[in-house]
Amino acid sequence: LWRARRRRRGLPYPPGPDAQLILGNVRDIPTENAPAVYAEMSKTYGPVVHLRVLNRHIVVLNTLKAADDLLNKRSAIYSSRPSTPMFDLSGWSWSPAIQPYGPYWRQHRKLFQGFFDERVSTRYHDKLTSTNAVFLRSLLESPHKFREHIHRAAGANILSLTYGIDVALENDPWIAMVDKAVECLSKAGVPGSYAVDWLPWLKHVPAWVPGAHFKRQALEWREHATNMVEAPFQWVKQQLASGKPPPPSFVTDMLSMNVDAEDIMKNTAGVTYLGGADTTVSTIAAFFLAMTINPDIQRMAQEEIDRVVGHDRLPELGDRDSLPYIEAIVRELFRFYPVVPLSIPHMVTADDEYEGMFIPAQTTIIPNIWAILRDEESYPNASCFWPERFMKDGQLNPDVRHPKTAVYGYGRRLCPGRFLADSSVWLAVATVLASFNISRAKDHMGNDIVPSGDTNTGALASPKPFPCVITPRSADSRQVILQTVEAA
Ligand code: HEM
Repeated sequence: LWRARRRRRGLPYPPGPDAQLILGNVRDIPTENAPAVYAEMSKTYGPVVHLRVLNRHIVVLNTLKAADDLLNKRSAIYSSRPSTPMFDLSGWSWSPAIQPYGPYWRQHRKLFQGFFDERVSTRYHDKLTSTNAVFLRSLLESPHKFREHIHRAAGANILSLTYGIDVALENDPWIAMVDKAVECLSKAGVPGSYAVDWLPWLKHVPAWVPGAHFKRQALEWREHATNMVEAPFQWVKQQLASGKPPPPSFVTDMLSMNVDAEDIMKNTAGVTYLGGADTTVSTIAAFFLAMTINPDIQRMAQEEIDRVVGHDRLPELGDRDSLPYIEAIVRELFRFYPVVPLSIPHMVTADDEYEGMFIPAQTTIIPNIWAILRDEESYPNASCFWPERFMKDGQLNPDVRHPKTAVYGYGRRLCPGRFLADSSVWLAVATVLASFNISRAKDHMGNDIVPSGDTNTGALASPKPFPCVITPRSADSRQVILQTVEAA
């Protein structure tokens, strides 16, 4: 206590709910709807809210200013990740997304950026375009399975770009394997559900000890985490060794660069599916939801596409600047449905002072992306899905804050897959609007079923299942899709 007081130099922690002596704020940590609960707390305590669980400090940043001041401007000390013993026990310590900040993590980051950076992102646009054409054809064939098709398209892009793996249209074994691993990861990552995350010494308890169920569970999950990072990487190596070189990919690029640490190449490749698949899927699913709820927005978007692109071809990534209303829809999607609403937590590595408040080293820092993107000052009427907020006189309004200032996180951990994500989402949005009408399903009385618009409230926010009807806009639309698939 004496040492802790001396470190604080009389400064208070940021304000927050009263803590119990030993347990701290265990009861205040929300398990449901956490972003909205933290936003509500900030109305009482201010933008920077402090909580404590046992001896772990947590600080939630609810405004862009606080997130920018700390995570961007002081990124030298705000770029690590809190330790997550249950992830480590379950075999995920290979993932660069949870590695502590330092030279080892930096080597992964550099490799990742070399392939997915904005300057080089155009080289995979052809792949995105051909996968997207297949996605549209699947929507023609079985529109009711639209979520499966979105999922397959995101997986196909990532596995192809990363490993050169060509996935099957249905029941692909690679996708099944990585999905199984991601499912285990999401179970291991439910906040607060494993005591070992708060009491890390529990990880030393042997698996046979009664009550150490978490350890036996983690051992079971480990196999899937290892498969995910090993199997596709070894497949590329085997293909190369057998003289049947696989299509060029991130992994073949890395192997040709003679990076001398195989683990770094493997981990960097492995994290692409982890970071990129479900995030992109949830955003595109949110687009279908938004269009089902807002038919007028859909109509205006289709008018823009018809006017600028016409009916003889699909919109392409090169048309992006000429379609401002589509751009506004994409921005509103990212603002309204941030799929990682509390980001991935950061950790500060040195004691810090912010606006007269003390933030101790090892504090977990949670940027509340959802709250930042619902800020009424930047986005009046923020709880309405309204793409027009980004427009002025028929063009994009540069004065309205772009959601990319929050949705991809902050500082040195800023999402490195954001260019791929942005292009994939834009392409799906523009081409689906050009080709299909998304409308409301009817109940047995013939009335419209208006989806509630709810999303799951876990670490990854994806729309809850909802019904909609997807039909081609015309016989020409069908023809254009089939021609594009053929040409791809
Ligand atoms: C809608 C799409 C996406 C959203 C909203 C999103 C959002 C985020 C956020 C909020 C973070 C945490 C950043 C931070 O800690 O400050 C993150 C990290 C990350 N994302 Fe994304 N992401 C998306 C797509 C992708 C894609 C397509 C990839 C891969 C190709 C990817 C790879 C990663 C990786 C590797 C990290 C960890 C970065 C690190 O710890 O250094 N993401 N993403």
